[in-house]
This record gives sequence, C-alpha cells and structure tokens, in this order.
Amino acid sequence: MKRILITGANGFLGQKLVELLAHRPGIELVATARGNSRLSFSEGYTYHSMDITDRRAVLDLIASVRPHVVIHGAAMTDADKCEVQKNDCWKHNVHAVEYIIEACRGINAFLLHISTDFIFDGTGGPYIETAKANPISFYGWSKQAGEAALRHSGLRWAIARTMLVYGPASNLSRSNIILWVKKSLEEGKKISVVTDQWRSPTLVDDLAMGCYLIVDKEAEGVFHISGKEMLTPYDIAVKTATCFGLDTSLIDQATASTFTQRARRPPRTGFIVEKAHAVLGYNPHTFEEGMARLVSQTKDSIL
Ligand SMILES: NC(=O)C1=CN([C@@H]2O[C@H](COP(=O)(O)OP(=O)(O)OC[C@H]3O[C@@H](n4cnc5c(N)ncnc54)[C@H](OP(=O)(O)O)[C@@H]3O)[C@@H](O)[C@H]2O)C=CC1
Ligand SMILES: Cc1cn([C@H]2C[C@H](O)[C@@H](COP(=O)(O)OP(=O)(O)O[C@H]3O[C@@H](C)C(=O)[C@@H](O)[C@H]3O)O2)c(=O)[nH]c1=O
Repeated sequence: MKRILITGANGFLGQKLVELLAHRPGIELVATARGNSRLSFSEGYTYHSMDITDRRAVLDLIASVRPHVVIHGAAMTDADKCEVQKNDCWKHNVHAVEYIIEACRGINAFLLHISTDFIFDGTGGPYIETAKANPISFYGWSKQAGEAALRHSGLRWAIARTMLVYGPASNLSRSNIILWVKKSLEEGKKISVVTDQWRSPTLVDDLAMGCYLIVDKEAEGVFHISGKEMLTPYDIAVKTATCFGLDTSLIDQATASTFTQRARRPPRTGFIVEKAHAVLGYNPHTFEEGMARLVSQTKDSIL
C-alpha cells in the first residue's frame, strides 16, 4: 500500500485528486485542507484539517501519518491578491513549502509540488522544463522560490508545472476561466477578454492524472503538465460560449494594456509537454475534447 497525503484537498486540483485516488487499488489516501472538508463524498480516504502555514501542525500531522508520498497542492493562488498581500503570499507559497519539506525529510517521503507558468516572463513560450525562469509578478516570484526550496531540499522530489486549469468544480474559493465566462454570459453580462496572451489551457482531470503518473512512478525532476494547444483567453471565451450555446456578442476583445490586473500576466507562456509524454505516458485531452466533456457533465448538472 502506498500512503499518499494531499494538501489543499478542498481546492480545484485537490478535489480532483481525491476523486481520482480515493478508490484506486494500492493507494491509501489522506486528504488535508484548511478547516472542514468541502469534499463531496467521504469514502475511500481519511480527512485531517491542516493549515500549511502552521509549522508545528504540518510537522506533527505528517510525522503521525507517515505518508510515502506528499502531493502539495495548497497555495495562495490568486495572483492579484498575492501582489497586494505579499507577506501572506510568501508565507503560503514559500515558508509553507519549507515546512512540508522539513516534514518529508523526517520520514524520507517523496514530495510532488505544483508550480506554474507564471515563473516565466512570457516572452519565449511555449517553454520546456529547463527554460530560464524570470517571473514578472509576486505570485510568480513566490512560486519560483517554492521550486528553489525543493531543488535544495535533498529529498526525492518532483515539480509539476501547470497553467490555466479549467473544468467543473463546486465549493471552490476561486473560479476558473470556463466557469466565469459561462456564468457571466448566462447572466447576460458583457465581458472583456484579452487577445494578446497565449496559454496552453489544462483540463483539471489531465492535471490530476499527470500528478498520479508522477507519484506512481516516483519520477523525479520537473514536468510540464498542461494541454498542448496555444490559445488566447479570448479564443477560450468564444469557444466556451459556442459550446454552451451562449451569446458570443457579449464578449469584447481587450488587450493587456486596456484590461489591467494588479499582477502582470506573462504574455506568451504555453508548455511543451514532450518530457511528460515520454517519461510518464502523459497524454492530455485536446481543448475540444475537454470542452465536450464539460458540456456532457453540465447535462448531469455538475457545472
Ligand atoms: N488553477 C490554475 O490555473 C493553476 C494552479 N497552479 C498551482 O496548482 C496548485 C493547485 O491550485 P488550484 O487547486 O488550482 O488552486 P485553488 O485555489 O483551488 O486551491 C488551493 C487550495 O489551497 C488551500 N489553502 C490556501 N491556504 C491554505 C492554508 N493556509 N492551509 C491549507 N490550505 C490552504 C485553499 O484553501 P481554501 O479552499 O480554504 O481557500 C485551496 O483549497 C497551486 O500550487 C497553484 O499555484 C499552477 C498553475 C495554474
Ligand atoms: C477575469 C478576466 C481575465 N482575463 C484574462 C486574464 C488571464 O490571462 C486569463 C485568466 O485569468 P484568471 O484570473 O482566471 O487566471 P490567472 O490568474 O491569469 O491564471 C493563473 O492562475 C494562476 C493560479 C496560475 O498559476 C496561472 O498558471 C494561471 O492559470 O483571462 C480577461 O481577459 N478578462 C477577465 O475579465
């Protein structure tokens, strides 16, 4: 039995990981998150409340559970909030990673950490794993520092970098592009969406599967886990509207200079996922397949 502990189990990735791993043979799953569980089912795993910024709590819980693998999905993920609340961001995205590392060191656990395309400046995408990081936001900087802590940890570690994750979700503290586009258009609200940023949108199921493949093999190093296509948020918004039969005329084109956000976004990221394909057998859905899945799940009223 491989015992896997997940942090941030109430989050977007966390919920999907619990769904994927809870009943998988050979895995004993321990889900942890801040406060009470917001997971939609309670079988197939045990749940513990764990605040990742509380060093003592992290050290004590991980020492008592003694997982073989930790998947660290918890973080402060709102880039605009990170730009304003810098101390809080650093506590979550750097110091907490150090606590998890310290706890894993005590029991020789394999640690999978989740990182982001925002460690890049977005001038040279799509990126391979060895490309040079140069963050342009505080969130990106904090996530780069989190990565650095792993590299110097002496643990057996992996980093899964991902970007613009989309998919169905409930009870989340943060939305995702498909959900906010769909909700706005359903409410008849106009939205302005940028045409001058490029991303490889990632279906949350693919990200969860990428994480599973990494921990199953205990494959070490950095892996880019995203979709394969490069799309702008505007393209994504229009495709979302079309798939759900919503009014595309509510979507206005904007540019990064007219649609300003507190944290700067890198213009062109995107990942090359060849390494993950070759080493892990990672094979993500196309955006069209991902959307088709969402539309059929909506019919079962998940969205
Ligand atoms: N979503 C995306 O597009 C991308 C995500 N990532 C990375 O992937 C990882 C997972 O992100 P995702 O699931 O999408 O984000 P979410 O914001 O949905 O999940 C993050 C989770 O972390 C939890 N959390 C925050 N602070 C604490 C704390 N002090 N103690 C315990 N838990 C805490 C949140 O809890 P609560 O729900 O209570 O707020 C939340 O459930 C993160 O590392 C993120 O940086 C990288 C690139 C893209
Ligand atoms: C809200 C909004 C966003 N956008 C654009 C900006 C951005 O490029 C894109 C997505 O915006 P969001 O605010 O949903 O996501 P954003 O914070 O840009 O997304 C990031 O999340 C963090 C956690 C990451 O690590 C990144 O990889 C990335 O996925 O849509 C608009 O054009 N119009 C809008 O009204």
